Amino acid sequence: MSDRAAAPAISVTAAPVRFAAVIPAAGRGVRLGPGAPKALRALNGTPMLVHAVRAMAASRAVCLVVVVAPPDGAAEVRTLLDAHPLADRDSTRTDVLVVPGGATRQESVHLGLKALPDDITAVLVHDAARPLVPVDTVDAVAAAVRAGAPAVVPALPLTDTVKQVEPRTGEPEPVVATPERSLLRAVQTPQGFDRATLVKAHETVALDGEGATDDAGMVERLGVPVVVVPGHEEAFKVTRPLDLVLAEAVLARRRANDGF
Ligand SMILES: Nc1ccn([C@@H]2O[C@H](COP(=O)(O)OP(=O)(O)OP(=O)(O)O)[C@@H](O)[C@H]2O)c(=O)n1
Ligand SMILES: C[C@](O)(CO)[C@H](O)COP(=O)(O)O
Repeated sequence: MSDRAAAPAISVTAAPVRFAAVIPAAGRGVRLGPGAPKALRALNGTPMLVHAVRAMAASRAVCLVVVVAPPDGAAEVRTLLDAHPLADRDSTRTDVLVVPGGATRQESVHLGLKALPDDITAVLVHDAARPLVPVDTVDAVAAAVRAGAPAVVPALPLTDTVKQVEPRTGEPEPVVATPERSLLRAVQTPQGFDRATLVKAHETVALDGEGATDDAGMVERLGVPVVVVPGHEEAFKVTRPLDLVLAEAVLARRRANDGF
């Protein structure tokens, strides 16, 4: 029997991934038509932004929500959110910060990222304009990031055939190509990222002065791989007036099905 003391057991545990959700909500909603900023418009009596914040806070992965308000509307948004508190089960886990946004979606997300505390290691960027995303979709994106993917997007196959055209105004547009539809996906949010990767992408693109329509597109430009997980038809973006009708119908169906 050895008289040497047993070596102490060394347990190596990876630091837990701490997610924040950044919700860009600073857009005007020009395509929706005249009225309040889109995120503040009501869906079944509750502002779209409140639905979006609740959708993110419903995920057990999320410990902080950063809402990016219209540039001159942060105080109004704070008041609105205080008047619509999270469910008790979510408010114990999740804080909600409000910061002012910028002139473009990209700038607004960048401002949201700058407000993150140091302990946040992963980010979900979610449009306020996608208020009805199911929690299972949020969790699927978070799980893929937690499993090691630096960038994850939820997406659906297309149902329409897509044509590439030479853009023209006021006359028929010549078709240039018909991309293979089975290779295309329509991308939704939340898009999930390792925090350092997303911050680098935003800093790089801001320096380039180049715009991008989604965050994953900026990460792609860094040469970092982006992966797709299944999206959900209820995660559609409220963009035009008909989308409001659809959103209210989805809420009515949820209420009828499970008392949501
Ligand atoms: N300067 C901007 C522009 C957009 N967004 C947000 O980005 C999301 C997706 O944008 P989109 O649906 O295009 O919203 P709007 O820009 O408001 O719409 P539109 O282009 O019709 O004005 C929305 O939640 C919107 O509030 C933002 O935070 N800051
Ligand atoms: C981020 C996005 O919702 C993914 O589909 C989309 O790109 C936003 O685009 P928009 O130009 O703000 O409509």
